[in-house]
Amino acid sequence: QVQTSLLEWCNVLPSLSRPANHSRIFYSVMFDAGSTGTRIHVYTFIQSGTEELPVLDNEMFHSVKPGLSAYADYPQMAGKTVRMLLRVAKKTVPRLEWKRTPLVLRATAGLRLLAAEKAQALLEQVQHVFDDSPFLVPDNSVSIMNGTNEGVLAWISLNFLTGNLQGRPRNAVGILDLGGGSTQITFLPKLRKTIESVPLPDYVARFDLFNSTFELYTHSYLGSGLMAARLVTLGALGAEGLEWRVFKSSCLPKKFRDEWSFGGLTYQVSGDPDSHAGYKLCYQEVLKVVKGIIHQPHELDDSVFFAFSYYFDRAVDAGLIDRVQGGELQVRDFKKRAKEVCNKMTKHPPVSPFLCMDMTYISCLLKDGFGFKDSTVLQLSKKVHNVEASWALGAILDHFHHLKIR
Ligand SMILES: Nc1nc2c(ncn2[C@@H]2O[C@H](COP(=O)(O)OP(=O)(O)O)[C@@H](O)[C@H]2O)c(=O)[nH]1
Repeated sequence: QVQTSLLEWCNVLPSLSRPANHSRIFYSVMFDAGSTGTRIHVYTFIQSGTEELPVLDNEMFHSVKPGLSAYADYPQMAGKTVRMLLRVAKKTVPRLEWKRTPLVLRATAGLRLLAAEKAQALLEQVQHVFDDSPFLVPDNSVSIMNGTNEGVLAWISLNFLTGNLQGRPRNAVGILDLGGGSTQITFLPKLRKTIESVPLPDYVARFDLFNSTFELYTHSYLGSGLMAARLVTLGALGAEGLEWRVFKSSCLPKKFRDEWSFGGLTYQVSGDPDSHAGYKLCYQEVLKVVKGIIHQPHELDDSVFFAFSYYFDRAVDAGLIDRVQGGELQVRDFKKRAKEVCNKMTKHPPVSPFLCMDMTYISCLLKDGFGFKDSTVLQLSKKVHNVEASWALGAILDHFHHLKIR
């Protein structure tokens, strides 16, 4: 299925280089420098003969935690992380192919949220490691990707993997990506009014494919990722006195107290012994993260949405879906399970103390944020046809084929 889709994809991308007279395998390496981890995707493509077109044969994937932003004050550690992950590329790509295999790294919310000079120092360390490597280092191989591209490239990945890009783009699936620092929503509107009623022009992105221009509704909300939402809920965003302050929330088990780290900072967090921990109070706390921030587009009920990243991880943690199979969930399932987790917290603290907060945030984001109906069905996926559900595949296709996202 993947191979067919790729064949069709490549078929319509005239800019794809086609070596003459012999079939060959070629490789490309995409690093995803996210706020909570760094991941490597090593793609193996097959190109057979001049008339036949490449297919995606395999993806090697590996991830490490924490993300590069945790090393804001120790940038050499960013280089070390990437050098370690490069071993996966060296093992996967035959030595003879190294010098024509491109390395690309795109950073997302973790680096967007850092002070520019700190982010730059991290990227420079990565660039040194790339330059020292035996691989091909194209121009602009290390950069921070903007939120629009992150949303559009995830949409391209998922619609490519589901075979929706060819022939029937009207059936294209929408994507919901919940990272640590930011969250993205992207879909192909069918109605003019969806495009015309966006709050700002940058909620619409265009790219070229099949001699036509796709026009997508897309937005990345920086600071609305799951870990950033925890910070706001706890009242810890931008706070000082982290050594002595304890950030409390009704979303945490009453007797819980621990340290929690994100973006290179460590916070003391605890339940609120003076209030009733539980769904209602938690919901009020979490609502302030979403209220007045998230735009509600038209037509949300006209597309199938694939939800991945933390939507998937938390649905697994909450026992709503199988960790291998994924599955379909209605928006109301998140709310129902959030209530159960939060209201049982005092008697039976969950294995993950943040599960009540995270589930409540997800349900709030979907309903009060984006405006999904309770009955909307979401497709929860980690992989599609054995390929990671992520913007990374879209990004490598964009690297080769210049989709001119704008
Ligand atoms: N399966 C899978 N999950 C990913 C991949 N990249 C990111 N994630 C998930 O995305 C979430 C964290 O997003 P992250 O990239 O750290 O945050 P961001 O910087 O805000 O986009 C976690 O649930 C990760 O498991 C990937 O390539 N494959």
